[in-house]
Order: sequence, then structure tokens, then C-alpha cells
Amino acid sequence: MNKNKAYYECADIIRARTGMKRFRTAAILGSGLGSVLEGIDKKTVISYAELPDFPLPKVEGHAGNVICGEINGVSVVGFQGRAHLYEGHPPQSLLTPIRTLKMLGVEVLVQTNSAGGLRENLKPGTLAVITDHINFFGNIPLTGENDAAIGPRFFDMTHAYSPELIKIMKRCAAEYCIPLKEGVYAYFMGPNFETPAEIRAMKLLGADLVGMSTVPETLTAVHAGIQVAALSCVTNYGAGISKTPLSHEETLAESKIAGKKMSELIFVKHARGQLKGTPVKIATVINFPHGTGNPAEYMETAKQALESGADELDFVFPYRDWLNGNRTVAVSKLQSMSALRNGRTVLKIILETGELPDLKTVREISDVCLQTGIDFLKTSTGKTPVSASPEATSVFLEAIRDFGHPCGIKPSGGIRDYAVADRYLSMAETAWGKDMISAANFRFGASGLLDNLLGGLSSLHTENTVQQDMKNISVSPPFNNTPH
Ligand SMILES: O=P(O)(O)O[C@H]1O[C@H](CO)[C@@H](O)[C@H]1O
Ligand code: HPA
Repeated sequence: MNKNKAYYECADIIRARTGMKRFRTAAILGSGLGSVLEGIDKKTVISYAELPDFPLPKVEGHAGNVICGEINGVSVVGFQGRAHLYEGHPPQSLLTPIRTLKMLGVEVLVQTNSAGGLRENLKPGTLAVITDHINFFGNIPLTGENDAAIGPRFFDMTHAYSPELIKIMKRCAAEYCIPLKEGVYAYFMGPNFETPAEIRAMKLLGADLVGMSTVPETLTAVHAGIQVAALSCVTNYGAGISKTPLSHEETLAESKIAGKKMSELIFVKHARGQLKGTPVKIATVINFPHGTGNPAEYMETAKQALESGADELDFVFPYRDWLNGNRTVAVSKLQSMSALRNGRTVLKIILETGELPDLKTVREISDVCLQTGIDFLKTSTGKTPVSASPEATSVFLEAIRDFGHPCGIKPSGGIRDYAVADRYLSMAETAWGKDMISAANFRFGASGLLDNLLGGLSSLHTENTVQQDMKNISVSPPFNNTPH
């Protein structure tokens, strides 16, 4: 290999600055997605400007930093932003970042980008894994003399986007209940967005996504023997499909939201890794937080959650349907959710009691839930002005006692200190009898309570119940807000 190439020097600088010799995995973070790796461990940030011959992005949303560190003990190097050919960079200048990765020992490159969606199911906000691409623009980084030490003159693109990595991405997304679509990415050089006719043509040719990046880097990486995976964040429908004019502002606004989902995918995984081998149970919220979700979508999410090993589902009762007079609709949604359970699933129903007009309604809905055979009545999502209340909890306790079959309760939302928690517990003891209360039928929504409990645990007479309960942690799917 020719030692004069700038990418050797870039790799040396990165090694020296980070003290890390080798990086296994790399990520390129597209428009507005630069924050995805912000939370990595042992972080070092190096500006592209410090690296010789590194093309500097000039577009907003591309910070131009190398961010290095570790995720779950795996060394990662990320590029916050990329240079695009439409910025006027010579195509060959895009070789430097990818070959720097090669010199650092990178085996897997995960690319992200913002893209237009060409199909109805690829609506803004969707994440899609790229399965292949279409490139009609000849001027790519590998045009010109070939460096045979890096890769062959002619190289195969049959599996440019590693089928193995695609499988892993899909598995991870399913595990963390992140809806993930897939599609073929059509590369346009830009900087203009495409015309409606171009979009129609691309659709006919089999494209699902469209964008102005990723392909030069994929080609350069595949040539160098690096495995590629790529994830598009759909920020808009393609021209002619979108009802509004396309703009980079829209790209940035949408990708900011999706960037959070991407980070959560990475860091929920991190948390999951840490929980491995512990008795901590995984619960996920469904139809959260308003109980107004699209049944097809939340049923799919619940299915995926169960397939991925979730132990518990916290379903927000469609209380707005109920309050609008559509009681049959609300009950049928509840029954469908209940029917989805496997033998070991714990189903908790969040009634959102603070939004119900009176205690009579709390009782009516509680009775319907009990007749459906659910496992816990839960007061609140914590997202409404009024959350758990002793009055609603008392109605739960009576309804369950009258029903005569086991069902637990979970006061949740706004319970922040153990004195208050203790009051709820005393209510349950009075209603059901002290010996009847256990972690199997009494829980708190503990997220705001946990630190306080840890401080005062030893003095609490219900130590065993609370400790047991703390083994049940709720993990919200990344598309939702965290439940309380
Ligand atoms: O592909 P990334 O770099 O994410 O950015 C996409 O967003 C920009 C257009 O808004 C274009 O650069 C397009 O390619
Ligand atoms: N076309 C090209 N690039 C894009 C688009 C698009 O519709 N959206 C985001 N990047």
C-alpha cells in the first residue's frame, strides 16, 4: 500500500487521540442524525478539520466531527455528518473517510441517512433498512486509478448491504419494538430534490427510498471489504407524493425526532445487555399514552414485543372511545389485546383514572377489565394532570374484591415518596387483609419512587413487597414516552 495516502495519517491521528488501536464498527450519521452516538462511553471528539484531506461537510445538520468510544465494550468510530458530491467535493475525496475506517480495522459500517419515502407505508418518521440501491450517476469515488491493495478493479455488488446485518437489524428492532421497514434506495446527486417524474420513474424501477448520499460510501466500503448496513430515516414523501414543498428544514426537523429513536435503539440495547442474567422483567407500554393508537399498529407492536420476550404489557384502555359513547369499540379493543397474550404474559390495563369524569366510570371500566380476565388494574400513565389517586385506587380494590378472582393493582403516576406509597399499601391491606398483599398483586409505578425507596427501604414495613416489585422494570418502546 502507498504509505503517502492521507487516510493512513488520519487513522494514526485517531489512534493517538483516543488511545484505541482498533475499531470494529463504524457509523456515518446523516442529515440531522449526528446526535445518535452522543451517549457512547469513553467518548473522544475530533474535528474533521484536524484530519488531512478529510472532506468537510458544508451542509447544515452535518457537524463534521469524528466521535469515538465504546458501546457495550465494542469500540466504535462515528462520523457526525458526511460530505456530499453536490457540495462540489471531487468524488475521489470521499475515499478518505472510508479508507480511514479501513486503516482503523473497521469491519462493519452502519450508515444512516435522511431520505424521501416513495411508498405509502414509508411515511415521514419511519425507519427503513436499505436492502439495495440504484445508482445512475457514474461519477463515483472509485472512478480513476484502482488501488489493488485496497480492493479489486471490478467488484461484486450482489450483497452490498449485508443480508446478515439486515437480519440483525430487524431482530434488534423487533426486540425493542421499533417498527422497521425496508427498501431500495435510489441515489440522486442533488442538490435539488427530485422532480415528480423522476420519483414516478424510480418507483417503477423498484426504488422505495430516495436520497443524495450513502451510495458513494457504500461503494467505497464494499470495495475495501467492509460490510455495510444502512438505515434511512424517512423525513418526507418524495416529490409529487408529498403534499407540501420539499425542504432541508423539513429533513432536519423530522430527522431530529427519528435520531432519538435511533439512539434509543442503541442505548435500550445497552441497558438490555446490562440486565442479562438478572431477574429483572421487561414490560412495555402499548397504546401509550392517550389510548388512541391505531389498533393495527399497536397490536403489531405488542406482538413483536411478546415475540422478543417481553414479560408484561401495559395497555392504555381506550378511555376516550368509552367517554365518547363508543363503549363497544373500547371493550373490543381491550378483548383483542387480552387475546394476544401467551400463557405467561402479564397484562396490566391503565385506566387513566385522572381523565375519567367520576368514580362510577372508574368502577364500570374496572368491571369490564376484570370480566376480560386481565392481571392488573393500573391507575395512570403519568402523562395527565391528575395521576394516581387514593379514591380511584379504593374503587379498584373494591371492584377486585367484589369480582372474587385474583387481579392485582398498580397505583402509578405521581407517587414520588414512600410515605405516600405506604398510604396506598395500607389501603390495600385494609381492603383485602394484610396477608393477602404480595408482589404478585400489588405494585407501584416506581420510576419516580425508586431513589426515595432505596434511601428509606430498611424502615419500610413492606420491604419484601417493594423489593420484589423493583425487580419488575418498565421499558417503554422507543416510540413512546416513558411511563411512570
Ligand atoms: O443523506 P443525508 O446526508 O442524510 O441527507 C439528506 O438530506 C439532504 C436533503 O435535505 C440531502 O443531503 C440528503 O441526502
Ligand atoms: N430526496 C432526496 N434526498 C432527500 C429527500 C428526498 O426526498 N429527503 C431527504 N433527503
